[in-house]
Amino acid sequence: MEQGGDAAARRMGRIASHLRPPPASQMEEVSLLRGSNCRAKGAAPGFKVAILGASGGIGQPLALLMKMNPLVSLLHLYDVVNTPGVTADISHMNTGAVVRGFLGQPQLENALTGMDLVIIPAGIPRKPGMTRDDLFKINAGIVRTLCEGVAKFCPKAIVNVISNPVNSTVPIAAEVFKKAGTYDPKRLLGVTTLDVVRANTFVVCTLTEFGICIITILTFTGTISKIYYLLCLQGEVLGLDPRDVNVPVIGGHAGVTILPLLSQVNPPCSFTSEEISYLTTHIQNGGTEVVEAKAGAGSATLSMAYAAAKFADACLRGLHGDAGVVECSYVASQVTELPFFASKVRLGRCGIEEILSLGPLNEFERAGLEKAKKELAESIQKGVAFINK
Ligand SMILES: NC(=O)C1=CN([C@@H]2O[C@H](COP(=O)(O)OP(=O)(O)OC[C@H]3O[C@@H](n4cnc5c(N)ncnc54)[C@H](O)[C@@H]3O)[C@@H](O)[C@H]2O)C=CC1
Ligand SMILES: O=C([O-])CC(=O)C(=O)O
Repeated sequence: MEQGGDAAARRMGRIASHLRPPPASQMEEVSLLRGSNCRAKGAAPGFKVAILGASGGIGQPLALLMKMNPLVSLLHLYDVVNTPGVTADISHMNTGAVVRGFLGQPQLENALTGMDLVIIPAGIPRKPGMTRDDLFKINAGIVRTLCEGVAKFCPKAIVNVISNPVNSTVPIAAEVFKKAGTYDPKRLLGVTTLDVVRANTFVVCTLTEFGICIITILTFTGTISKIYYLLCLQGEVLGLDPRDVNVPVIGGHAGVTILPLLSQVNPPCSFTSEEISYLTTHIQNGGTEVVEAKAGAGSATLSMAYAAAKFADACLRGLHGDAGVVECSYVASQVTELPFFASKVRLGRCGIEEILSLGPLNEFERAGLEKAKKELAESIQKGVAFINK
């Protein structure tokens, strides 16, 4: 009769065999891919992703969402606190990705080695009354240290920078990589997806409010065409799913640098000038609204984890070779005279494959762009100077 312990050990052996490295022939393919700048066509999905700052308010739900992503085969969770607990917790999820935890600077090398995508939400969040730039003093140093690690241990990885102030931390990362001789602008992306996520949500809310308002008016006036309008509103306005709406948001990720292009909403929508002004302010202040509502307990974490997971998924789909993957991101850019700017980018096997043009802007958006560029120029310069001082 088999001992219980032996049976358990055999079962564990069977499970462990699934976790063993691939055979030598496959290993060779993997290392060849890693040595090249781009993913080979037809390469099997199964990317290696590291989250730096994985124990934080964004890091934890982001780890959960990345563990659920079928494109991820290995998930490394790195932080200076609490990663053993977060890793144990996440690792019990019965999804494909294998999870490993890494704690503190001495383990940064192992956390980063071999990674395809590194997501950085490490750093302090705002409290009420602070601007994102007030975080610079602490977060600039954190981003520098982590990017020095990336340059050393996974120089070919795609890097998603979440830590604020993004308008400065992305230029900081670029300068670190330049100093290390590993800079590839196609692989460094500031995460501005939350601005797009908010814009899509707020636009649908505004259209729905507009729809309810029309219904109310029609109900009172009792016109014969009421039923027709109701049908239109039900189908075309009230039925809009925010996931089917796309508002390009350009510029950067702070205050007036967040510039939604409401003239380019897809599917096309028209707004009154009051709605445009209200929506623009609402989108620009979305982060501050959350900071105030949390009253000292941090900034957006759950919606940010959703946005970061959405953006990371787009980067992985690009690496995988999917066609037509387009997201807004804050990147090294020539669409304006500034060295960094957020706009639509097409993602592919090498990271950013194309930076799309801004398209036609109306007068309101052109004025917004001028304000955004003024503030962005200062934030970029501050980041560059931090590394070169
Ligand atoms: N790009 C965007 O749209 C958004 C950016 N953010 C920013 O993301 C950052 C993180 O926010 P939360 O997760 O809410 O903060 P949090 O304080 O909850 O978590 C930050 C985590 O970073 C870790 N950390 C600190 N120094 C580290 C280091 N040297 N190496 C590794 N980990 C380190 C901390 O231990 C903590 O677990 C903030 O700077 C915040 O402003 C927040 C929301 C949206
Ligand atoms: O507002 C903050 O400090 C966090 C953030 O970037 C956002 O929620 O957009």
